[in-house]
Amino acid sequence: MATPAKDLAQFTREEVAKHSSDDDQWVIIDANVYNISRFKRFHPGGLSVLLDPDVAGQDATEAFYSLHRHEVLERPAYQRLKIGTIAGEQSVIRWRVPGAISKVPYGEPTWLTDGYFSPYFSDKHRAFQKKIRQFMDTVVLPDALEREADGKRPSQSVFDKMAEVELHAMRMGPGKHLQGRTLMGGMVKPEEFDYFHELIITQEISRAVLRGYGDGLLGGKVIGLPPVLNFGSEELKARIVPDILAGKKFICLAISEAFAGSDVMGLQTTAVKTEDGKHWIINGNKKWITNGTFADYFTVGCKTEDGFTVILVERGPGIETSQIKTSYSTTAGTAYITFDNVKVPVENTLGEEGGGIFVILSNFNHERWVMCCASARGQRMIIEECLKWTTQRKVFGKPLNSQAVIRSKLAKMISRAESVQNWLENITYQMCNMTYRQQANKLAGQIAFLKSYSTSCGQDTARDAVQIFGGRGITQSGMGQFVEHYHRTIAFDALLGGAEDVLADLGVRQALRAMPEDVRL
Ligand code: HEM
Repeated sequence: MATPAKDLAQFTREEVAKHSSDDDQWVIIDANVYNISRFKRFHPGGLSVLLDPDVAGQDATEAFYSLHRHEVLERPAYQRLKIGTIAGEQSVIRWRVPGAISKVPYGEPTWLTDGYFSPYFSDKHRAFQKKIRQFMDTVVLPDALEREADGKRPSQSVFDKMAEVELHAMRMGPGKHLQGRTLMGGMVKPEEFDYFHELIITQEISRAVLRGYGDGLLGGKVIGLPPVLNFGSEELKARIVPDILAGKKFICLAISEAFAGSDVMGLQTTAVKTEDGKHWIINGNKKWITNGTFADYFTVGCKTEDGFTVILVERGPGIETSQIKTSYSTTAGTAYITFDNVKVPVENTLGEEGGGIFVILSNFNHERWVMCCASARGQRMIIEECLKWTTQRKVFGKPLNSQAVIRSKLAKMISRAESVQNWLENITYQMCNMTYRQQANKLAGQIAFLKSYSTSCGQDTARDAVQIFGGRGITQSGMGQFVEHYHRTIAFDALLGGAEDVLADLGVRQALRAMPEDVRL
């Protein structure tokens, strides 16, 4: 995505300086020469700044990068302004080279940073990460930018390309569903695929795209399909899973409602058996359901005679879905869903009747862990933005990072992101060595703590980043656009999968339950 090389004229700095009159004006930015004679009247930042004697005919690199993202120069409308380069000089700004590793300190976790080591990631993981990043940068990112702008769900062509390399299947983590599949062109064998591979995929998605599109990219499937894979009958799985993993059909998790969110046992959607016992009749509503507007299948938590039961519902008569407008874009397809006497075969029950709480709680672990992966990466992305901004932005004649208060905020941000990532990697290692059931028993507390901790770190980082960016941190375009987006949407992380305080308390309650009886101070 860097500016394509083409045969451009070469100029000396002296030649450029001659073009500094009101009607003939050139400017140098990063060793490239721009003719802004006509453009200056249309310049969104105004005319006067371009007529300044330090700008007209001069090298305005520093002034330009303290006010614009490099992306501005890549826009086709502005690329036309480029008429040449400075003889004997090279551009130094590298921008979004697909697949490239960031050289900004803390822009990558240590396992991806040159000269550091990791007990968890192998060279095979590194090669896999490279392929995934290239895929995200070249296939997903262009669509993400367009869909964020028009609010539609991610394009089918992206889902199809993801299916070609089995990304839909890999996002479900290790397991039987990978058997017989060629993962990422065969670079990982299904039996070698572990939770670190899945962590890589999740983190690369959150790095590449904005929050709404990220969830639109079948976040609903990541949380809605596991109950089917883990608790569905073989017949049900054979019927619906292949099309979902091929990106042809969509599924979402429908638990929270207008009546209850974190309070799962307080849900009011009911499922009542028909007299012949062959069907459920479902009535109620579900709210804030990611991908719900375009889902074909709904993994629904219902109140039943014996307690709480999870049922797979297929879109059909009696189901209405409508878009909820939230703080992020509508690409995520966040839905309000109503079920009005919806008839579902009992064979669609997931797990035991009345045993839904185990289905949901064990699912929550994986769901929350995925959210921790995304949260850790989101914070890192904001740190990279802040490090770049505070270096290129000058205040009182010096870079912003020469201010101790700014460095203090950076210190806290970096420490938070590093601690979240390191804890996450440890938990991921535990997951790699435990069965699904062991994870449910042993890691529920750990994951709840990490989710609560990482999203509260994210909220602190969002607040600090806005302070660092000032007015730009609350402006939807320009230098602070990612900080603004992060700050506006950070509450999603802190709410989805369980609110922060509820999760922290869950962690403590799990610990108290495991207190041995024979210990005393
Ligand atoms: C090829 C050269 C340039 C192009 C294509 C360009 C384009 C733009 C665009 C698109 C914006 C809107 C904000 C954004 O989208 O980021 C903008 C804002 C602005 N530009 Fe330029 N610009 C150029 C050079 C310059 C130079 C040399 C200066 C001089 C210091 C300048 C000063 C400003 C200012 C002050 C703003 C308003 C920034 C803000 O609202 O924070 N621009 N420019």
